Amino acid sequence: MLFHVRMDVRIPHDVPAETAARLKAEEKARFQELQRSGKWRHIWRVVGEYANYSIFDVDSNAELHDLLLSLPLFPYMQIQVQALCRHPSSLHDDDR
Ligand SMILES: O=C(O)C[C@H]1C=CC(=O)O1
Repeated sequence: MLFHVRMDVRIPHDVPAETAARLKAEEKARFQELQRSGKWRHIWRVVGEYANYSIFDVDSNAELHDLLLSLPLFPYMQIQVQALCRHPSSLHDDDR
């Protein structure tokens, strides 16, 4: 199942710089682990914002939910999820 996800990161100013740096490093490691697994298929930075658009490929709504909750920056993210399915005119077999 494919999902389009927007993540806006909002780390409060009172979070110590070292804590923010550690969370960002942990987030990067978790992201790369999920990217290697094939579950986090794509990511793009939103120009001019601390935000990304991503495509996830997971087995269920519950798996995506658990995966998002597992992100170290989750407490500081606003997340919007849209479920996707193959467009009937698409030429690409991997669009599902
Ligand atoms: O930078 C972000 O948009 C937040 C998050 C997503 C991947 C990652 O490494 O950090």
